[in-house]
Amino acid sequence: MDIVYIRDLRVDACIGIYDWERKIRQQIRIDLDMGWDNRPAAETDDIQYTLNYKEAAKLVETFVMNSEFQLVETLAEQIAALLLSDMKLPWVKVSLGKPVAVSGSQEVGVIIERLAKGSAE
Ligand SMILES: Nc1nc2c(c(=O)[nH]1)N=C([C@H](O)[C@@H](O)CO)CN2
Repeated sequence: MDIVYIRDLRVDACIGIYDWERKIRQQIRIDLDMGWDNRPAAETDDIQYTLNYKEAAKLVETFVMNSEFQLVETLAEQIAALLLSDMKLPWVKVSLGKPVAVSGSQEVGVIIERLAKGSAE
């Protein structure tokens, strides 16, 4: 399977378990690896056969901006489900980090991989 990727997408959101986190917006950093067959696009040189990374980035940005989850696990899961359904992906890997959550660290977060229902393991 080929991959279309987006690196270092930064979006501000309300996320966290602590009271102070519920009152602010903090930066979320997202890397996306999205499974796709790139051959039809390469053979035709036509955008309609691509997984359009600009559309995928906008979809995720809008969703994250308007989200209010407590856990990074929940937000990552919801992003994966959104991309699998709306962009019709067979597979997605979502890496989601909070750069300023833990002092002394560069970033903390989660990495998940999800398959669309019916896609082979
Ligand atoms: N596995 C997780 N651990 C923690 C989370 C989380 O979402 N998943 N969240 C927090 C706090 O919100 C933290 O980011 C504030 O510094 C702590 N641990």
